[in-house]
Amino acid sequence: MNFTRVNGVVIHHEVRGTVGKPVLVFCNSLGTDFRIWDAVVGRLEADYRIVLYDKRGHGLSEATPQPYAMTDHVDDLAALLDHLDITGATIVGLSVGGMIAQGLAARWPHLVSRLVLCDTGHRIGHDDLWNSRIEAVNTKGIKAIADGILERWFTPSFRAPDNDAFVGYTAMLTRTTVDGYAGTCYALRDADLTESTRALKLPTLCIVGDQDGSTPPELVQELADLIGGARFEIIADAGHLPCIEQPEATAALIADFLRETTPAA
Ligand SMILES: O=C(O)CC1=CCC(=O)O1
Repeated sequence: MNFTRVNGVVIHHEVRGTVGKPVLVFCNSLGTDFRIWDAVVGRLEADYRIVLYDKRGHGLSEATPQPYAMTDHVDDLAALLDHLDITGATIVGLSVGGMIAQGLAARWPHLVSRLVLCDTGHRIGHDDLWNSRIEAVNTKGIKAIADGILERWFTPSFRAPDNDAFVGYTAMLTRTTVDGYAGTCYALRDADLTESTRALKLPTLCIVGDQDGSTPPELVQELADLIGGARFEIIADAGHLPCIEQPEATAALIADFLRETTPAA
């Protein structure tokens, strides 16, 4: 467990995997922490160096007061990678984590060699959606809006009350700090990455669960179409978090993409 102050905020992070191998950096979504990647990372750590971190206001990272901007999240990650002396990494980002990945590649291109964009978009939602979520979280708490979020996150069979993992990920969501959650909703409300993402020129894989209720396949296809040469893949029987519902398929798509885009030695 590591805690480091970077860009003015204490960030919880962990480095695992195999020393000397190419670096994969994992970036989590709204209302989650880096444990959502556990089952995917377990399948990749023999061949890669792995960096996991909790974005500000999430997991064990510090919750600075809301609101946040997308550039706050982007610059936190840039400062963490500087601290770890990492450049040219593959960034694997889910949802807002995928927007942070796109922003990092645009703003700090020397830090990023490839992108894996999971269940994300160049713009997610719209002003009214985020404004009403900010208002609800600040006045009633995350528990009050959790059911609707969980319906978009997970397929009906995963949401069975006797599924222990469903109970656990519900706790992860509802224990997110209000500042971290609402602060990141502001960042999502205000971020439209269409033009900066259209200018990206690096190997990119876009992945989405077939039943994603937050960033549906059409949105992720649109994102892939913006980035020249990007690959687009749909994962069956998954909602917004295929890394949890279908870790084997998710890891296999990432591993294939990394093999295909690694230059011959
Ligand atoms: O909460 C949701 O609906 C899903 C989501 C949107 C952005 C993000 O990171 O998660």
